[in-house]
Amino acid sequence: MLEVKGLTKKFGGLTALNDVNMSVADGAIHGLIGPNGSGKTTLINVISGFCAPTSGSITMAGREISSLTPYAISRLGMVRTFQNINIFPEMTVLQNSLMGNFMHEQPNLGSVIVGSKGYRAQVKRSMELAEEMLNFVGLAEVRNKQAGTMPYGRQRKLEIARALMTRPKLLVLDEPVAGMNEQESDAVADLLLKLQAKRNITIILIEHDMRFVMKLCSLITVLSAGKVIAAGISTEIQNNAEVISVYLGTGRKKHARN
Ligand SMILES: Nc1ncnc2c1ncn2[C@@H]1O[C@H](COP(=O)(O)OP(=O)(O)OP(=O)(O)O)[C@@H](O)[C@H]1O
Repeated sequence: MLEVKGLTKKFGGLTALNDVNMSVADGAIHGLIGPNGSGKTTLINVISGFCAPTSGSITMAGREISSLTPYAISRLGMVRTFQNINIFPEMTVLQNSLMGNFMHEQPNLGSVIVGSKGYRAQVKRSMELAEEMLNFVGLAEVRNKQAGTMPYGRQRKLEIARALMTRPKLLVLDEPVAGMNEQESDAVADLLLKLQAKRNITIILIEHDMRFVMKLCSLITVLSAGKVIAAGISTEIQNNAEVISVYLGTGRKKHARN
């Protein structure tokens, strides 16, 4: 699904990503872990087009995407969420999920003003899709609730429902269970497993909660100071001496400077 090769990102004198390689298989849940400041968010910012790489290549389903805008990348089927929950708190659950579709399809202004047949058909399709996605994530019964009044776990599920409105092939999640209790995080984990099984969506996730990562991810890439220090299945990662050393803080290196 996604191949990252020789990816480097410099911010002035700081090398945030240093010759990173990562291969994400079709249908996988791929974990991206590493200590604070190791480059995880920068990597997904570059992958999703929010930040241009200094050098290297990124291909999605065989197509080079490293110079595309986030919008163009989302049209190809990649959608991402951010560390902070990013919903419209005053709007209802249903209105929030519809936003996913309107942002993606961008209806023609003229047809909206005159309420053309094509536009009405598009609205009907969007409503049906929103109902389907809210059902899928388990929020259909609270469709008319004000989104900002719901607990964290449900708000995150709503973000995922909104992301699903664009029918993505690849979902990139930045700390999807940050700030959640165990019960909420288990509910999100179950939802991601269901997404993988029933919708065949590939998922890349950054997460500090190791229990969550080990439970979900078939493969894990570990970053430290902008470099990949390990990649493998959960048992390999848990037993990798360099990973253990980095997490215990003894092997922490300074970022390379050019
Ligand atoms: N826009 C930017 N300008 C300058 N430096 C940046 C920028 N974005 C990130 N960095 C630096 O790049 C390095 C990697 O940061 P990044 O946020 O990618 O790490 P992270 O692994 O996601 O950390 P965390 O787990 O704390 O979110 C850090 O030293 C950070 O200060």
